[in-house]
Amino acid sequence: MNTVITARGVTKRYHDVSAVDSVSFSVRENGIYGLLGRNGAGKTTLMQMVTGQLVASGGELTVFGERPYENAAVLSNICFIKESQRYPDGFKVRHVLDSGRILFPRWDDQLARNLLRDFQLPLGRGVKKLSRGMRSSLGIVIGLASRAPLTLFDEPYLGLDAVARQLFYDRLLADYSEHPRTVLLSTHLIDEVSDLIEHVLLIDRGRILLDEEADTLRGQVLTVTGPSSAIDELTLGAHELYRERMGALARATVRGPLDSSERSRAESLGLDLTTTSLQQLVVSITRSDAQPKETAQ
Ligand SMILES: Nc1ncnc2c1ncn2[C@@H]1O[C@H](COP(=O)(O)OP(=O)(O)OP(=O)(O)O)[C@@H](O)[C@H]1O
Repeated sequence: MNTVITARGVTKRYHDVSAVDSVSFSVRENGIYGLLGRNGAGKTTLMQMVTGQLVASGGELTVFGERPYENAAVLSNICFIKESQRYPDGFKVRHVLDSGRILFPRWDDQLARNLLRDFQLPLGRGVKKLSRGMRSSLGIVIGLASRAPLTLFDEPYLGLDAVARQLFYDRLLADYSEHPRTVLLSTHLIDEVSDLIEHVLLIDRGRILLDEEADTLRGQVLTVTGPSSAIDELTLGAHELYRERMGALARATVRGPLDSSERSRAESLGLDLTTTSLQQLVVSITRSDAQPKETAQ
């Protein structure tokens, strides 16, 4: 399986801020990756380095096997959709499509036109006259119709209503299944994308905290709640991801599955076991008072 992005110890510093702090991960060809994390976690900075808009302060970053910065061959395979996209004055929706045709070698004009219809975007409307949500829809149309081998969506749906967001997920999945490519999607709407993404990269304060197949996380992460001492007795060992303490009580986030004897032991110790959603997992790992189990003692 080919690797599209390889990061080894990649860092981006702004004076005293490490926006991205020595991260190492890889992104394989043909997968939908969710880049999750709180505000200021480093998601946009990471995407800007991958797309050659920023140079790393340290480490080694390759995209399609080469460094992306000022590398036309690499950049021609990338489409980066971000909320802050600017267009020239007087640009209409049709001009944005014209640019897509020129910029992206695999551009599909028919798909773009179908998506414009789905999202109810008029070809002749000036981009500056589009509503906030309509501008987001336009970004989504470009991102999907580009069919770029590596497509990055950085929180692509500011102002988009629930119907339009669902349309985005549906169209992305449908087109991806016919034309597999690598998609990196940053979002705060974790519940909404939890069935869509195949792999989770969770970044917090510039560091990768979770780099896991979504299937491994879906339904297999459990929350164990009860007296701290009982959780200690359960000796979860390597299963335990995080623990929060609330006086004598604690809540441990646990990577399952637990076998039947572990489950019945948890019950006999008076512990409560519930399945953890991806969103709950992300919240519990990245809450500012959450501590990794190694330091939670
Ligand atoms: N040009 C810059 N100069 C100084 N600090 C910066 C700059 N760009 C980003 N940062 C800092 O780097 C950190 C990461 O920012 P980044 O925009 O990558 O976060 P993010 O995960 O995309 O956040 P959000 O979800 O809010 O968009 C933040 O602390 C931010 O203040």
